Amino acid sequence: MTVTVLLEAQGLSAGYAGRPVVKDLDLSVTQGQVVVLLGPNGAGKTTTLLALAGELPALQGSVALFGGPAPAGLHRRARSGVGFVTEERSVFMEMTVEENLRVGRADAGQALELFPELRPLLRRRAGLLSGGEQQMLTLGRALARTPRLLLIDELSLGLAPLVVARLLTAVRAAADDGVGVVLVEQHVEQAMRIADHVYVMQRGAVVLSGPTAEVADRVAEIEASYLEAAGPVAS
Ligand SMILES: Nc1ncnc2c1ncn2[C@@H]1O[C@H](COP(=O)(O)OP(=O)(O)OP(=O)(O)O)[C@@H](O)[C@H]1O
Repeated sequence: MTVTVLLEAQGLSAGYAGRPVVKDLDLSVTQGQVVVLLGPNGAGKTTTLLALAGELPALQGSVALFGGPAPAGLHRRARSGVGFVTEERSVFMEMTVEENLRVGRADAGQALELFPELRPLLRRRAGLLSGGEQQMLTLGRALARTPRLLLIDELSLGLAPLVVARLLTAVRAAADDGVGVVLVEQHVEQAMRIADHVYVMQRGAVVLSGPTAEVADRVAEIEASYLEAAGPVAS
């Protein structure tokens, strides 16, 4: 079986005002693969996604996309097939669900197929939806644009475990249909459940990576390393 590499970052450094925050990152995503980035606050996960999405330029190294050099800039990468779900809730709160689905190149029917829960809410203003419904709308809209690669930052921040599971199941299903996914996620165990490959970052560098089955036993260790990195808890 041929494996199609969608994204390949090599020796990638990226940061702010010319100062690298993420250093010497090697990361690849193949078709149908869910890659999860784990790590404590400030490890550089969001910065990595911004660099892969084209929002931040590579200070060093390279990003290849769909078999060629990645075009510069967020919009050109988006047009080439990269979807990006950012940390901020990105629905238009004043618009209805239906209007949100019509914005951009989303196929509303496809979004509703993915999340039938949204169908009875089509006329409701997005600002009146629950956090979980808003994220279903965000993810449904992103997937309905049929990206080849989807970058997702903290989709499940502040949501109940059942809702997180619902969202991540949809991410897994999209990958099973061929989308490549890079997912930043704080819910370690839930993320590991849908991940094919895991990267753990600390202080801007990858400290552990491998196929999920091989690193799964080290989840407790990974989580302990978060707590260590966060320092002693003040009493
Ligand atoms: N716009 C910015 N300008 C300067 N430094 C920044 C900027 N955004 C983030 N940083 C710094 O870059 C480092 C990595 O941040 P980043 O947001 O990538 O981490 P993260 O792993 O996504 O953390 P979190 O889980 O808290 O979102 C941090 O030290 C952060 O303070």
